[in-house]
Amino acid sequence: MLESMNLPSSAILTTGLALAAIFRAAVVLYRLYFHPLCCVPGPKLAGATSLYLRYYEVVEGGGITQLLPGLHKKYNSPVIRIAPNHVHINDIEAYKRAFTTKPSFRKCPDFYKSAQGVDTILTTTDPQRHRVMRNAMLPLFTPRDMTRIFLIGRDHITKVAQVMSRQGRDGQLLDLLVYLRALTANFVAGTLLDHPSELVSYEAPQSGWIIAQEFIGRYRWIFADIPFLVPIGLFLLSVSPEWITIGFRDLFQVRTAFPVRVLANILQHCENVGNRVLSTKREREKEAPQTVFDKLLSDTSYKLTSRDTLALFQQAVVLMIAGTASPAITLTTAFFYILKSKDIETRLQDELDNLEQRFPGGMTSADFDWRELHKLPYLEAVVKESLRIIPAVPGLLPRVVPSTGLNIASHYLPPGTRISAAHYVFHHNETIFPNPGKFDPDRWLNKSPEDLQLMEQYFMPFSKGPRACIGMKQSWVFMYTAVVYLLGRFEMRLGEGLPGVLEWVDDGTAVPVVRPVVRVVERG
Ligand code: HEM
Repeated sequence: MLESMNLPSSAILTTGLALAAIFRAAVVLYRLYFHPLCCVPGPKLAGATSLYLRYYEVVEGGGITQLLPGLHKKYNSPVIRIAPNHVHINDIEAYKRAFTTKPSFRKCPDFYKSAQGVDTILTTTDPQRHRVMRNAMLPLFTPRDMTRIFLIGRDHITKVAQVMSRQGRDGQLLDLLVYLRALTANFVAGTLLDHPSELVSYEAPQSGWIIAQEFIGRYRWIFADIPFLVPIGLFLLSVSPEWITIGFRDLFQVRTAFPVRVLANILQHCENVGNRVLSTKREREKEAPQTVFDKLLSDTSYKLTSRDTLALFQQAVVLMIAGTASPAITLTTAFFYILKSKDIETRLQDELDNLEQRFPGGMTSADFDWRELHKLPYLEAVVKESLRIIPAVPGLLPRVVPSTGLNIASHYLPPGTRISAAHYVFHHNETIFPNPGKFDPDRWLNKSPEDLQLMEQYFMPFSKGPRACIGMKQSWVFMYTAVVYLLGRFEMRLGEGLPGVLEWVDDGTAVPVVRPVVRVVERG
């Protein structure tokens, strides 16, 4: 009796498995030989399954980004297939069409679904909704606001330098990126959220906020593939007893530090600012509002009230994430290569000495005007080269081909195709930037206007078009301020044994493989 029942069930199981295998095989065959993208060159495995991309993210760590130039070369094509329905382009005209020509292509919802339910300026895929949010926030980023932004940045840079000076006494090695992340987090919290003090303590800069960001970056594929884990994970992180997370160092640290202290801190801050804005609305209507919250709350088309704390909270967190990692990695890159080359360091120092002579007391004098920072060509070349060689956001930011389709290099990409254009690939184009792996600020200097214009077309660290970085202008001022102040104050030396180039992985933002450590000595 039992045997006769077992037989059919195992037979059902076998048949089920066989059918599933036949179905998968049929899907793979379709993708390889009948799919509209089947003629686009690229690795066969990439055309067959999206596990190809996941493999690089999960097993190799850091994604496919740095392999892309080699793949374009290997397949000798400006368009290659990197997943069944996803192509990568290495063609400036196609880039312009997808990213800058209006209407630009929409952000790919599947990709940004790792932030499911988080409706913010960075993550929304709806152009109308995006325009409303961006217009509401834009007034905070105008050149008129730059003096305030410069002063907040300078104040924080002075503070972090104070702590670095103390903690680096007696030749202690300092992990530069850790301090720079704390600095940029506090800078963004200060400029956009009107956060009065240190959200991340300079005394203990490797805080929960920073660890949480690293965690989200490193494991972002989990959130993208299994989005329902996000709310479950956040819930567990906030309520679970510690034994659940014992053994999971990342989770444990995130749990203890991230939600409890930093999130609560931001949440509380959102509520306070929201209440303040409402209670003093009348008087404040006369003045220019100063925070992202003020901007969103006072914008009638955004339709938000201070009770929508969650929406405010989400915008705040996304701004913090977007604004923290990128300037920090760019500054780390800049310091690494400045300190690696005596020639670069000396030339930069000469330019800064000259500035000091023109403005006794230098950048910290009360009447120093931030516009002076934009008149230092070598400094500009160094920061630009840092953004070029390691674009802070280096990899895939897929868009979706609209109903018009797109023709590129005799291939037709039908509506719905995912299309990516990694900044790293354009920044390492050997024709535009010869010897692209070399850190060479001179490539930006003494160029004809035509050459420079061409280079600028391929230079896109902040992305381009309507979804380009909203914090670009303030980032330039902030990064200049940081380089000028820290190099003016300290004699800096890299720790021994660091490699000649700064290797990195793509965790959404670039993250150095080996952390540059420095010794700092106050200049006499
Ligand atoms: C070196 C500094 C920075 C770099 C290289 C950088 C790079 C980028 C890139 C490539 C994007 C496009 C992302 C996408 O297409 O999904 C972006 C968007 C964005 N960034 Fe930045 N960023 C920097 C600094 C900042 C700062 C300081 C802030 C905030 C204060 C900020 C806020 C944003 C926001 C809100 C967006 C979304 C804009 C939109 O969709 O309208 N970024 N950034």
